[in-house]
Amino acid sequence: MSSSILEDGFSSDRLFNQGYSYTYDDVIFLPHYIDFPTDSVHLATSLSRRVPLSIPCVSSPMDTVTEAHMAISMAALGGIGIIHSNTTPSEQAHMVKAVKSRRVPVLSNPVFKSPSDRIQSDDVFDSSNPYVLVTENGSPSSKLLGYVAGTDWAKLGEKEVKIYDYMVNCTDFTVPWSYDLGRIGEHMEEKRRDVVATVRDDEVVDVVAKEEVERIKGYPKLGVGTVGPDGAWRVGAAIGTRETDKERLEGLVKAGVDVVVLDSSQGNSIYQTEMIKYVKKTYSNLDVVGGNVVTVSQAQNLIQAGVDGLRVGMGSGSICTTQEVCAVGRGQATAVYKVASIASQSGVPVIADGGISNSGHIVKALVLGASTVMMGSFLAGSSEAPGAYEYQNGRRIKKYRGMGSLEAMTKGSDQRYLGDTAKLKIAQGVVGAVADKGSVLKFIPYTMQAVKQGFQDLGASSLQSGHDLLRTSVLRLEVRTGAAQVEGGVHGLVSYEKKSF
Ligand SMILES: NC(=O)C1=CN([C@@H]2O[C@H](COP(=O)(O)OP(=O)(O)OC[C@H]3O[C@@H](n4cnc5c(N)ncnc54)[C@H](O)[C@@H]3O)[C@@H](O)[C@H]2O)C=CC1
Ligand SMILES: O=c1[nH]c(=O)c2[nH+]cn([C@@H]3O[C@H](COP(=O)(O)O)[C@@H](O)[C@H]3O)c2[nH]1
Ligand SMILES: [K+]
Repeated sequence: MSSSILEDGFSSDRLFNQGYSYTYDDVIFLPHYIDFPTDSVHLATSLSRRVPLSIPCVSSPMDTVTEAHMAISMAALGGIGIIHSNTTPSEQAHMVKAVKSRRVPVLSNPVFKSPSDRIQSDDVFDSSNPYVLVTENGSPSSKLLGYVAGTDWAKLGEKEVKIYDYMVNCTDFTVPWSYDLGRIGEHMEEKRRDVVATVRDDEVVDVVAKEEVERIKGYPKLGVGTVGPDGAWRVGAAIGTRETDKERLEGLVKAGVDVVVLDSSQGNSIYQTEMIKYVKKTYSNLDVVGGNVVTVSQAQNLIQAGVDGLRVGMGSGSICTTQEVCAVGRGQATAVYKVASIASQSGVPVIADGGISNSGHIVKALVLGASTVMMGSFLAGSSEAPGAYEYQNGRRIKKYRGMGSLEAMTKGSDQRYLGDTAKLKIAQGVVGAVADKGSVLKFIPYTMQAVKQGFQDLGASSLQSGHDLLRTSVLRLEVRTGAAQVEGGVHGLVSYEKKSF
């Protein structure tokens, strides 16, 4: 038999050098040999040179994806969140501090009143804030005297009376901020309380209700999470490459940020290489991620400038219109493969940014050389993403928008577009909505389990072993025709229900 008959699939090198721009859906891996159970697959990785993670998940620096609650939850899961910069420097630094000052994946915005105040409308209570805390003078730092439950307030006949007359008087409902959920639950049991206030340096951090503790306990068990040398959750933040971003950066560093991401669609610019050098010179212990890039030569320039990580993707995001508007970009599978091939030679981890809509895309990104995936739309429908749920044609949805959409630009990032030279605004993104997906604390662990099954089918027990299989050409790939892609999905049924877990 001739050797070409026995040859199965292509090596990555051959597949990605044919002059086509392939995306995740275009390519498929051929299965290899399994000699270990799924649970033996380890997904520990790094975001950047000095930021280790236990799962390869990163939330996008977008104002409908990552603020403090998302970043806390991603860190609790073993990933990391990158706080967006479409806000004032002080508000962004405040969000970094909020992540650093929590231990459990909850974030409330407690309302404080004094005993002589009155609550006349139910505006102060909402689903994320069902309790009002009562302190001696109504400020967060004065002595805690008790609380008012929204449900109790609703039952009051006379709303004009002072809080003093109906509050729950108690001081045994505080716990140190460092308690984990297990200990918080035990405290509630012991004191027979439905609510506790977590306290740090005599100030209330959060109000935690029993239902919330029960809800989170019902999700897959959390590991140790992404904790930095300061003993707090690790968190990243996005900045731009303008002079004013140096001031923004200073505030973020003071707030304790662990890594900064230079947020640009085309990172190979003089603005970015100068910013990389500035960050490395001014804050030698801070990791800096450069990007976005999609080619070997773009990556080489940023590696030479000193980046600790590279963010890959141009126009591949679900809300992106860059390829349509500017005619530049690259299919995401090709981009990740090419950039990771060069970055691995310098030990620079790669973030595959954009275009992730299922666990298979994550397997593809990681096996093609990425160390992590950055996700926007995949996370935007979660309860941890900013914004409230709305209803659209009877479906529960959350708003999700591109940072280059007109709407996002006029909120804050217009400085970069309307800055010194460009007078006309051109959108490179859209405003849309995504379906409610529940909590990331639930669907990310299930997604990681699916990713592990993909790795097992390939005979890869870790990210490193996946990369080794790729680079030694043991991993075989093929391009899927249009019909093969249809066949690979659900087809030919009159109806079906898709439930993944
Ligand atoms: N990954 C992707 O495919 C894309 C992402 N986006 C997102 O949209 C947002 C905006 O991205 P960009 O427009 O690429 O932001 P950007 O800040 O890199 O660029 C905006 C404009 O400002 C210019 N500029 C930057 N620094 C400068 C300086 N120091 N002096 C003078 N001019 C300077 C740039 O050359 C560009 O014309 C980001 O959040 C980005 O992630 C937008 C488009 C595509
Ligand atoms: O062309 C673009 N116009 C935009 O307005 C925009 N906003 C975000 N991004 C990028 O998309 C990534 C998220 O993509 P996904 O929703 O597919 O995860 C993000 O992580 C970004 O890289 C944009 N790209
Ligand atoms: K796109």
